[in-house]
Amino acid sequence: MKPYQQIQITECGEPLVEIPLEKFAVESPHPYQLLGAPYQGRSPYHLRQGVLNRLLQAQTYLQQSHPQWRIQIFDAYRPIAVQRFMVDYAFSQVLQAEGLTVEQLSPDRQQALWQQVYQIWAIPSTDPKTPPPHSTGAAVDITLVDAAGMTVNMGSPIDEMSARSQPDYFANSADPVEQEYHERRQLLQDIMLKAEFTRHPGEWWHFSFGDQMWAWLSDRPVAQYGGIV
Ligand SMILES: C[C@@H](N)C(=O)N[C@H](C)C(=O)O
Ligand SMILES: [Zn+2]
Repeated sequence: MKPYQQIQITECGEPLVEIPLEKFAVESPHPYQLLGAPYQGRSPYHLRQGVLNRLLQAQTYLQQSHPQWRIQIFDAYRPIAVQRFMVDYAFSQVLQAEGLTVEQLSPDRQQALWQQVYQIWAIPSTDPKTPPPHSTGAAVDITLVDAAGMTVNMGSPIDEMSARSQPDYFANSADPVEQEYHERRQLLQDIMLKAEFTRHPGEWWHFSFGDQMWAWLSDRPVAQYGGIV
């Protein structure tokens, strides 16, 4: 169990609402739908009302210093079945990168590879006390798009299972290009923190408001959003 999963949840009952996609940039086609993830008629473009309000606020903050830049939504609401699908997909990617099949792995090696997956992916838990963050409608994976409509290079792609996903990976680099990656990650963090989100300590793109991870990272005893099945 991860430490944030011990946080108590008092569900506030706020609805999951549709994200007005015309107000943001959007990664299209949706990356997990493209992989065949089982959405079963549901859309990833939903968030809790209070989370959506804050995301719009974050974009307003962005545009105060960077007019015409926009937040680009990579992923938002994720049904648990999709979380399970993505975790299994990530495991298959790790195997492929190693040129291995599951049958070739000792139990210890298998466990080590699963740990690698769970470094960046949440457990697809069906226990209402430990919902995956995106299944609460409180978490969002995002990047930035500049005034020309180009996705801003943050130094590594979203969902990469490597050290480069750590938000401060480029912080001490002497390379000017890498310094710029760090400044852009900082800009993303600044606008989101100003809008009351917290950032995942191991992922530059993952932010949430009101879920267990947010409560844990901001030293609050209770989360207000539980899982939505
Ligand atoms: C891997 C990334 N897309 C992500 O969302 N990670 C968090 C921790 C999650 O799975 O909830
Ligand atoms: Zn995420």
